[in-house]
Amino acid sequence: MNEMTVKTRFAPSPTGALHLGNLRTALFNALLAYGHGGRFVLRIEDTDRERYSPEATRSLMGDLRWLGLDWQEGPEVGGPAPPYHQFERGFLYDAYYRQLEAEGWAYPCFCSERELEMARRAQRSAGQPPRYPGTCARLTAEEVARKRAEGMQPALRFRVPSGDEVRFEDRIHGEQRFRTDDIGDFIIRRADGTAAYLFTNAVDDALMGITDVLRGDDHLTNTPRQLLILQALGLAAPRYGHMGLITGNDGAPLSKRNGSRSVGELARDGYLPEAMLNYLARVGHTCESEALLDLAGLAEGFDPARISTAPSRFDPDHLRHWQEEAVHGSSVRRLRPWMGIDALVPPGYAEDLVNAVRGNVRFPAEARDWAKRVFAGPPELDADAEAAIVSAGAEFFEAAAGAAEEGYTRFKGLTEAVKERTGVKGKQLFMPLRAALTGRCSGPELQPVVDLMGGERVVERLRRAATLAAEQGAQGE
Ligand SMILES: Nc1ncnc2c1ncn2[C@@H]1O[C@H](COP(=O)(O)OP(=O)(O)OP(=O)(O)O)[C@@H](O)[C@H]1O
Repeated sequence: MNEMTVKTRFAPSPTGALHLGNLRTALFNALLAYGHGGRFVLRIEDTDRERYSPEATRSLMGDLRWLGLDWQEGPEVGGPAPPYHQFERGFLYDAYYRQLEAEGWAYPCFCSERELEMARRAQRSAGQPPRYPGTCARLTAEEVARKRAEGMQPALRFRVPSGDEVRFEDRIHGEQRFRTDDIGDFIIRRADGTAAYLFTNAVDDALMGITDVLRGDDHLTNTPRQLLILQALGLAAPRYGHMGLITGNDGAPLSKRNGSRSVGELARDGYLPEAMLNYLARVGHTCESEALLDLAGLAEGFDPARISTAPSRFDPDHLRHWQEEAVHGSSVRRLRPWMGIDALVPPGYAEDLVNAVRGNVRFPAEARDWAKRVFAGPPELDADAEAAIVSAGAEFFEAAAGAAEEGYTRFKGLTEAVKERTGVKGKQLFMPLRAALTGRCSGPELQPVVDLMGGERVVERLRRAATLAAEQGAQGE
């Protein structure tokens, strides 16, 4: 038997920048397709013209490409079910609206927002859930014609069958059952003629041959409505899986509307694509491997059965851990432009600097700080560094500066000379030298950093430390 090709999709509304919540949805759908030799479709759900932004469309496609989440069907690449911008698909929907109306599955609704609000209020005060009361469900053809003749523009409502149940197997939550009596007749085309989300999203999945949909829990209650539409139209439904959302520290889901950091902002801070992907592949999903994986590896280790139903909190430390792994796993060739250090480093030294600091930096700004500490004038001393210098004392730094002035400026020669002249060794030797030379008490391995610095800088910094220790020592007496 020929197994059906897995076809998944990411269907964002381009109303703002991609955040880690919707990016994880894109990633999981892409991994499901890639892992099964299937196809990943991108469909831009841009029917909400008030919130639509062409810039958001461009930037989300740029983000997906930057992350390597290439789509095999969609905008700019084409495919068998164009167009891939939903706003351009209106001509396709008309036939399905006509079919639903002709078969009695949909009816025009002339209720005004005020009338609907009054009905909702009455239901609430009677302790009932607000639902469309069916006012227009039984209008006769004459009544409809009269209202139209009066110039009233109707919405189109789907007629939900009464006394029934919609069941489906959610691949994450298990069996789901919804009583149709709890679902009011819902709008599938607004009075202004625009297609409603529930309708376009379901119909497009069917027309594009989508076999599997992984999406956020925020859509779980949409699914029975969408299944009713597809059933009425005789269209195939995909398998659905609804995942717990990613929340921020306040417990609210990450969202375009609440200022969640965008993928673009994280990229501008220097987060590498594989850091984001490796982090997200493990948010609400158990990934057996703890290694940094490429997309093929992540796809191999991806299993929708291991997706959690519970919401997951965004954990910046966890993301930074994967950033560290990604930096460690990158080549010098790639890290050099990422760090942006060339203008801060004398010609010919850039690659050595990358190698010297890469083990200790997670972001370009940190790398540039080290480039300045090594190659610019004597670096500013932080409080710990100043304390370490003062505690080592003027005598120690007189010996160190003297040795450097005699030409012991390479790390090995310098430390041996200072050790011999002062009798100090181990941490007591290295910490004050590190503080004086780099302005900090922690950082990359000292030897390559000192050897890159060059003799003049070493002398200058040790002299400065000797003066400081003498001044502070004198004050302390
Ligand atoms: N915080 C989140 N965590 C996980 N998935 C999310 C989150 N927010 C949105 N999604 C999912 O991302 C997918 C694409 O959503 P879409 O681009 O339409 O954003 P949205 O639902 O409009 O979000 P927003 O509230 O940010 O506007 C959907 O499957 C949705 O369930």
